[in-house]
Amino acid sequence: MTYTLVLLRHGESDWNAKNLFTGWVDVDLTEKGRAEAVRGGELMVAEGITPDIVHTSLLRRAITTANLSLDVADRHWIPVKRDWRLNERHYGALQGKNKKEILEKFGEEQFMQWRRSYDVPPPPIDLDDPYAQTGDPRYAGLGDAMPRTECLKDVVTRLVPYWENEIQNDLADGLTVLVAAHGNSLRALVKVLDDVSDADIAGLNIPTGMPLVYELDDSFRPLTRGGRYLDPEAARAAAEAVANQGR
Ligand SMILES: O=C(O)[C@@H](CO)OP(=O)(O)O
Repeated sequence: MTYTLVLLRHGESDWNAKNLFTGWVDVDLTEKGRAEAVRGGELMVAEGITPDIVHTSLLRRAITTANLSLDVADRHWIPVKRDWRLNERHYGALQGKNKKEILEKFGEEQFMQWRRSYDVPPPPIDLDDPYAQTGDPRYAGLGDAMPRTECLKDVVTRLVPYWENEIQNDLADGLTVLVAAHGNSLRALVKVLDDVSDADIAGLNIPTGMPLVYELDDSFRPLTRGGRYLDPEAARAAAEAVANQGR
């Protein structure tokens, strides 16, 4: 049995366009981001990929991307599951800060450590920071699990139970699963899928709005490491642009 898993990072957001650290701040898509989501759906149609169920984070940019791509694919009616475990990495006190300004203020090494190191989180956000999620009803049930900052390792830790219990269960039922999520939650999932080392994951960037298809074996291991972007040329260029943010 071969399972099909499609990963889709949301289209460009308002804060991607403004070059701001975003994390759990619930910003919308830009017009370009909406067009990317539609294009993602068109690419799935062109490849004959028909998702049976969609998993999203609790953030608008992923939810809207899923809706737009599924709408164009005539799959707007499929069941949906949403979970905070698919949210973007919580960016701590960096949420709302400009990437270029943080790079200039703290230097390349610190900037890259915060952005791409596996196990060093940014400083925690103050609970009364305007970009904290304090009191946000969608996280009311989280209790002590509510993060104030996260490194990628923390994202892997919170994502793995969801991958193993929810997504794998749907795959095992023979469903084609679409996961609409975020740059760093998808980096965490790719790290687990491809068994990428802690060091090498720093160099992996996920472009916005580009479907990445994994065919998986019975043990949920990829048949092809790294999966397959439906538009590989565009994905390469867009991933490069993500890597260079802040410069
Ligand atoms: O700001 C963020 O939340 C993420 C994704 O946009 O940024 P980065 O790629 O720098 O981790």
